[in-house]
Amino acid sequence: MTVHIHPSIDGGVKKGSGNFAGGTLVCKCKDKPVKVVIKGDVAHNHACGCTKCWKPEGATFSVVAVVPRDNVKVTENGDKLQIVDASATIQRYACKVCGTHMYGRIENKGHPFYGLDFIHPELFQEGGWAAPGFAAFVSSVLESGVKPEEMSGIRSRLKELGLEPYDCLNPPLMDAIASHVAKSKAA
Ligand SMILES: N[C@@H](CCC(=O)N[C@@H](CSCO)C(=O)NCC(=O)O)C(=O)O
Ligand SMILES: [Zn+2]
Ligand SMILES: [Zn+2]
Repeated sequence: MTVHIHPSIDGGVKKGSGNFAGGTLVCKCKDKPVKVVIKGDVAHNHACGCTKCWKPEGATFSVVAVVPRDNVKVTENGDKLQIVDASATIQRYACKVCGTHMYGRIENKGHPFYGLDFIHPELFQEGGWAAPGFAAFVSSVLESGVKPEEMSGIRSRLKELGLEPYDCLNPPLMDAIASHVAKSKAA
């Protein structure tokens, strides 16, 4: 059985150019699309299996990365944006018409990732952004209806694509979270 992860990586993970200077994220609307301009390249790009990150039609995983929040500017049709879930840690701004998530923002200043916005690089109208490097929240795809017996095929395919599967974030990000917690406790 063919395992579909995400349309942008099912044919292989495309390397970044190494010098992506930024670009414009565009939603799926034919009429008056929402446009968000991003300065600079993305970081910590990964496939995410969680239920909260936006996935294009038919995808099991999202592809999501971070950029500094100051590098994110809504430039067109921002009136079409609404927050998907105001109680979530990451407040995701989605187009009311096509449902595409344009960026996710953390407002809690005490959060380890405060200052970083979450975006979906496949929405760039330009190519060359840093490629996904791992897969996070892999077991969470079960919460979206994937059957337990499909998990070994999914993990094998992720490994084949060079995306090491983790059931939370990867070790560098988990270490960053734990270090932040340790510093907050010490303060
Ligand atoms: N099993 C849950 C996990 C959801 C979750 O914790 N997602 C992470 C990663 S999103 C990008 O990597 C997270 O930080 N979520 C905070 C938020 O979404 O607000 C599920 O699948 O729902
Ligand atoms: Zn739209
Ligand atoms: Zn996620």
